[in-house]
Amino acid sequence: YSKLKPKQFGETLPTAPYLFPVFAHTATFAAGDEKLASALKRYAVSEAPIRFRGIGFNFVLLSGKDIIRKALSTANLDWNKISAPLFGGMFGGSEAIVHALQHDNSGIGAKPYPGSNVHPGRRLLRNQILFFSDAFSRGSLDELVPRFVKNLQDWCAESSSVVGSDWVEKPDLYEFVRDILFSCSVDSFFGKNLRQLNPNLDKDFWEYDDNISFLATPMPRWLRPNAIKARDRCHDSMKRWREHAVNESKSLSLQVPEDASWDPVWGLGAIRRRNKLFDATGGLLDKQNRASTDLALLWALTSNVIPASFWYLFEVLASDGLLDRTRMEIAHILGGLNAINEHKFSPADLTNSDLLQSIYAETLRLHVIALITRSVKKEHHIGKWLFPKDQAIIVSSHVEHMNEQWDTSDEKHPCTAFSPDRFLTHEKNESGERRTKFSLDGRQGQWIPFGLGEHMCPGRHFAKQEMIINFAVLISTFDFELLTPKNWRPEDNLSRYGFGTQQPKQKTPFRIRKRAVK
Ligand code: HEM
Repeated sequence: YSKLKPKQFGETLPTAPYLFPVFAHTATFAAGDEKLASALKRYAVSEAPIRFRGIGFNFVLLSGKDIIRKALSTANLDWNKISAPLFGGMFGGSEAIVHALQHDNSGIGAKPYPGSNVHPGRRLLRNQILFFSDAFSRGSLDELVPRFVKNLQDWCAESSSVVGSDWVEKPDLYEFVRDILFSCSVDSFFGKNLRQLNPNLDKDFWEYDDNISFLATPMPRWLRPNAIKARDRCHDSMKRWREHAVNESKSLSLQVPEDASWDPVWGLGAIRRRNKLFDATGGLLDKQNRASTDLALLWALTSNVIPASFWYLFEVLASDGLLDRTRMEIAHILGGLNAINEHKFSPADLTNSDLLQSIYAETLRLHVIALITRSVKKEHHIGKWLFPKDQAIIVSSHVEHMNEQWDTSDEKHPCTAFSPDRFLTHEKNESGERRTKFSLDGRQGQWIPFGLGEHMCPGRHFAKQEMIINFAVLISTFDFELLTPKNWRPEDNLSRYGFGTQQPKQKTPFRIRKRAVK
């Protein structure tokens, strides 16, 4: 944090220092990565706003858990329309859909804001909320999670031809986790057709994802023609899948009930029901924009949780004694590690484990770098500062997760280090026994890997289950050993600063073998 204190500020919103008027912070924001990361950290003031401005932008950075909690959990902020062009760049949406997003002034509630003039079928932000509350409803999760577990177990069973009881060396743990999880999560969400119809989708998708921060900028496209080509190939895959699903649905002899949680051709029933929302947009969701929306969904489903699942496994393998601790915890909860291989366990038992949840929270604290953006709905005060209507606001999870408030008093666990017990609290129960408990109490506004408030990540519950189940299944089925120097860790690749979970910058060689059944 900057050494400045909020009381040193007047009531006008202060601006971070810069050298050249007009350009101000333009170069810092254009650079993205390390330069932006260090500028935001350097100038952020605990419990106060600070302004960054430049050519085409004017943001106020909020920092400190109380001010963030108060600001983001009220209904005074809206989704930031400045993000609308991202839909064109990142997902290939047409000008028309970007325009519709920019002009959607109706909010996300059942009733449009008074005075809003949006076509009722084109309330795109509201539609997104409706779709995700269907896709992640209790009934839908009861379909999705067991399918995910089964896909993962099938993958492990089929891997016997490549991973046996002898050690096999592999070049990169990230790629290993990425390939398993892409197939298992995509199949459990979209059904198996998407990957079967597009055998190169995995490869195309990760090439596209490697270019995502370039695609999000307005830089001339000829600078990176391969980025557009990879995005186009992903688009074509989504089109092929959708066309196939539409045709199959028509010819399906057995009618799938309207409220079914699973549909044999569309995957989750919610995905089929989403078509009704598309059909009501008066032609805005044409073939091109349906493919963009499907690609955005695929990206949201995979791009954050997969690197997060890699970091989860890596952090455990790299921490002395932690792998044994987690295996003992899983064996204790399930009555033996074999319960996982024998398919006799309830995912909820694992995701309620205090230790496994603490590792999950700490992994996200260390590796998620999201820029959460909002705009001010109507003029109001946050603390002593008056925020004008339409003022853009940002909150950086990196600034909030990497500051001295996280350092432990014994200095053993600075904010930059992985500490698996950071989210465990110790309390005594009625009979005086010490009990260790996972807790996020008091962390609202401070632990924000999924954002906060009206636009908080709707995939967070599934993401948590996916990370913990993936870890538990892999370490129960295989032995892993890192082939890296002691205390070595890959760096976060900050070229994706602001996009969510960071990918590792270097490869992590490792060896693997099937665990002997005990
Ligand atoms: C570890 C995994 C994940 C992380 C770290 C993550 C992080 C985030 C963050 C920081 C936001 C912005 C929230 C805000 O503005 O307050 C967000 C939004 C969103 N996430 Fe996630 N996410 C993850 C997994 C998922 C999954 C599995 C899905 C499922 C498809 C998903 C779908 C979305 C959607 C649709 C939004 C936009 C919400 C809105 O604007 O209303 N995310 N996520």
